[in-house]
Amino acid sequence: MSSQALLKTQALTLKAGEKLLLADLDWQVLAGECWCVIGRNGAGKSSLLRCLARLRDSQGGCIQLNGKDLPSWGIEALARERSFLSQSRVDAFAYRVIETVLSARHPYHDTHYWESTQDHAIAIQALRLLDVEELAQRDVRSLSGGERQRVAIAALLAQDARLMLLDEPANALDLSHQVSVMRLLADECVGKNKAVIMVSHDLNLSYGIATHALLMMPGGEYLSGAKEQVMTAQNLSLCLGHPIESFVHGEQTLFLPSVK
Ligand SMILES: Nc1ncnc2c1ncn2[C@@H]1O[C@H](COP(=O)(O)OP(=O)(O)OP(=O)(O)O)[C@@H](O)[C@H]1O
Repeated sequence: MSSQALLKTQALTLKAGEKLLLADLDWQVLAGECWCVIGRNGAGKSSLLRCLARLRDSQGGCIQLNGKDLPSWGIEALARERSFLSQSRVDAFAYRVIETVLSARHPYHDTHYWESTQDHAIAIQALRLLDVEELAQRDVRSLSGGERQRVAIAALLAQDARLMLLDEPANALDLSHQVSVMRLLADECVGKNKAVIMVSHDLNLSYGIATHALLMMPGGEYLSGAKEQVMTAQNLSLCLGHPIESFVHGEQTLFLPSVK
């Protein structure tokens, strides 16, 4: 496994208008790591992910992807190096599912337009991994919310980037698929020397799947590190502004918010 940082930020600062979201983030993500980003509504989790994907400007500091400054990446090379799953999507046209996933292969096409047999094999394999292969010929607009989400994640896998940025990947998924999809993403990191950074509101799922956590604290502060060090009941209570208790059940660490 390579120990060079796939992603590195130095003094990264993010604001939304006058609101400070993140101050001076010094952070490294290595291949093989699966990070979850945790914070209350409006903390800036999506803003951070979009900034790392180069879809939004920062208000200070710098970001390096695989040792190279993010602004200096060419658009196609960037698309081969990092992928991004947004929180929502709009399907304006009647594309088939397979076409939607194949479109994620375009960064590999250079001068030619049509997808190769290998692209098709990669797309079908991604659909199979996400348990939606039988939907390949369906109009994306006819899918349920959870099916559409899994097709979007299949497209992200087909893009085959080393750094995968996902904004709430478990959104709209049933319980079984929440676990299987998150487990699949974590396995991608280890098995293929990639890294995942995902926003999640589910503390139990995050703790069970991730290796590391970034907590976006009030006032632009943050905590980052191995999940065991960072995801304590005390830190999470401060981060989320609500009392949370943790307990161990069998081999699982669980978090329970107070409902009093
Ligand atoms: N264009 C904008 N102008 C002003 N404020 C904005 C703009 N875009 C986002 N914001 C604000 O920036 C803050 C961070 O938004 P962001 O979507 O990053 O939060 P989040 O942590 O992902 O929240 P959630 O958990 O609700 O998805 C929010 O307070 C939001 O209202």
